Amino acid sequence: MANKEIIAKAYEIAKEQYATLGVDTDAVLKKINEIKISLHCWQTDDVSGSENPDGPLSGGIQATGNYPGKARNVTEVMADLEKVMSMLPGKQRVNVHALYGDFSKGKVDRDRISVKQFQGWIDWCKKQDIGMDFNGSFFSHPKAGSGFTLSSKNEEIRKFWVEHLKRSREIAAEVGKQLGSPCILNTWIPDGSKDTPVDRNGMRSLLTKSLDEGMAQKFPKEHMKDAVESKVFGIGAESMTVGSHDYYLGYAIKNNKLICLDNGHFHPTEVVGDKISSCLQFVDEVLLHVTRPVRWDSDHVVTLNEEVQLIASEIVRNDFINRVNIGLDFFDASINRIGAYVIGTRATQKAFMIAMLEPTSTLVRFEENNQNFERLALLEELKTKPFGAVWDYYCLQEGVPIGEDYITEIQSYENEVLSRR
Ligand SMILES: C[C@H](O)[C@H](O)[C@@H](O)C(=O)CO
Ligand SMILES: [Mn+2]
Repeated sequence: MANKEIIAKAYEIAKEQYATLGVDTDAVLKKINEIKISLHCWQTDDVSGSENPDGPLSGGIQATGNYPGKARNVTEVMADLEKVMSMLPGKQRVNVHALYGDFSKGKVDRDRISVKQFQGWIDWCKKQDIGMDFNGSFFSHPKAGSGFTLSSKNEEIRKFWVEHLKRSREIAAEVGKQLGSPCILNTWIPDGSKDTPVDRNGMRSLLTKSLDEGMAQKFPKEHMKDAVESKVFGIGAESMTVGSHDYYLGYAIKNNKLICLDNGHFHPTEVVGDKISSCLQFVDEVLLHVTRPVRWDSDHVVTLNEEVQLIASEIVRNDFINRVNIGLDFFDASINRIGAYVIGTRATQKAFMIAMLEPTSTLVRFEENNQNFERLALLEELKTKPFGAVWDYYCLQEGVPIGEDYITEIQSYENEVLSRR
């Protein structure tokens, strides 16, 4: 167990070291609580959901592994998320997919869902005192079996998914209204083509038609905001994605929507950190899906790597915290799922804290004076400043496990709860 006295002493030394760079660590400890991360409910159960938990996961995404203890119903999903949140400093939000409704009083199809199936989530969020985000689920359904949903040339199928979008937006608006915090409704569809298609334009025109129809109803932005999520390819849709980045960025700008940037959804050398300031020139807000793509959109658990660091640094440097909504999107079924959340969320939080501990104005001054050696040197030196002492002290203040102490806590939860499932 971490020694609290040592943690406090280490913080005082770190505070002095950062002060020599002009960084106020006490102020960082306050500001870091402005970062609210939306916890995606689907890491609890490998995107199985409660609608058809034993059905296959489709839509070109995959959760690999079969680690025991996955959540088997919404009650277990919520219990696991409560456990996760008890090990995270600060306050989070929860991000729910339409697959995760309460269907215990009777199954309704996706074109018939309403707030009734999600009132349990809203009440749970009230109890946790957190906001909630929402997603229509355009996959793992027989009507998505052809690989096309909102861009389908089959009118019956297209209409079905337009209705799902409408209903998802209505649910999101009610969530935001009841919780007093805008609910971000993200729309991602798997539509794409395994082999080279001919009528790309036809598919994209249909997608525009469907989005326009599905999003025709206006809701107050205090209740809900629409985001649209692009993707470069999916499994079985390698040659073309209807909702590409160019497509959705254009749609978002034209229709005043949020663009969702999932850092697993681009060519491997593209970085989302570089896209944020570009997109925010033209859209009011961005939604992030922070993940760790390993060679493809593999949705590995987020770690504190350069990619995530650039995302956090860009947001903090430019004071974009109120314009960037941060969500996570990974699903690793090969390790303890609670541990996956805690590692991934804390890694994201750490990236934001490191960004806040940066003497940005000094670096910008170097840059503007063409002192590029000095800029590089300071960036390198910052990497070994005692960030860990500030992070540990933050965890101490917040009453959550310090450093690796969460390992034993998660092991106990595994022994007492997960292993009995
Ligand atoms: C569950 C999916 O990961 C999610 O809805 C979507 O955001 C995605 O990233 C698909 O690759
Ligand atoms: Mn995503």
